Amino acid sequence: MNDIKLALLGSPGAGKSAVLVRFLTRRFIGEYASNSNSLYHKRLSIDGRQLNLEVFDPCSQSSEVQCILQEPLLWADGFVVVYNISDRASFINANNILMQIREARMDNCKGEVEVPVVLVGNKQDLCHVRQVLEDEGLCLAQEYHCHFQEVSAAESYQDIANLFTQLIRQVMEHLKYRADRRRYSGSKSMAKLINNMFGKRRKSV
Ligand SMILES: Nc1nc2c(ncn2[C@@H]2O[C@H](COP(=O)(O)OP(=O)(O)OP(=O)(O)O)[C@@H](O)[C@H]2O)c(=O)[nH]1
Repeated sequence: MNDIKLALLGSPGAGKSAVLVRFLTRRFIGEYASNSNSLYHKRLSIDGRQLNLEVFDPCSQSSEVQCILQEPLLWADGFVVVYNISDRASFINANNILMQIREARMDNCKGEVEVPVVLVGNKQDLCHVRQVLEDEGLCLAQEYHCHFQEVSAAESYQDIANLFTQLIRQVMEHLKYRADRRRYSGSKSMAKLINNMFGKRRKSV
């Protein structure tokens, strides 16, 4: 069984908990206690594979969020970055978070493919007071090579289910790629070691 860890990041009130709870329960719950971090567990099956999903939904005020942002790749296999389309400041913050994820990845995993991220423009039902165009979300996602989707946690389940499923598929591919890479560099160093030990000796016989 695969273990997949995701983290939701975004400004306070962007709708992180709403998006996650919609995915996990299919329901929209208007208000959440938002003074503590939450770690959700769910077993699910995607493409016939059983998965243990863990999703960290940080309380935006908590200092733990800073820890996760400092070492994101040590904690999560993938990220959901949420902003509110009717709040430009949350979009600017999403940009900063994407930048921090990218920088942390460069420090920790040189040469690896980018960690899977999905950028989510939430509260699409508030498009009459929209402050961020859909195209701006799309451009930002292109800049950071991540998927992008506008959703309304208040109104729709399906878009949110699709984006999580797509992200989890990407994470599974990414984990497989990392494992293959580790195996490959392990066997390369073993070949080098054998060559160093026996290759030279054979030459001198
Ligand atoms: N209209 C509308 N309101 C939403 C939507 N999603 C969330 N909300 C509301 O936005 C507010 C904040 O939602 P939360 O899910 O608590 O936001 P959060 O990002 O988890 O906030 P923190 O816990 O403070 O980090 C709540 O009042 C929700 O009911 C949406 O799609 N549409």
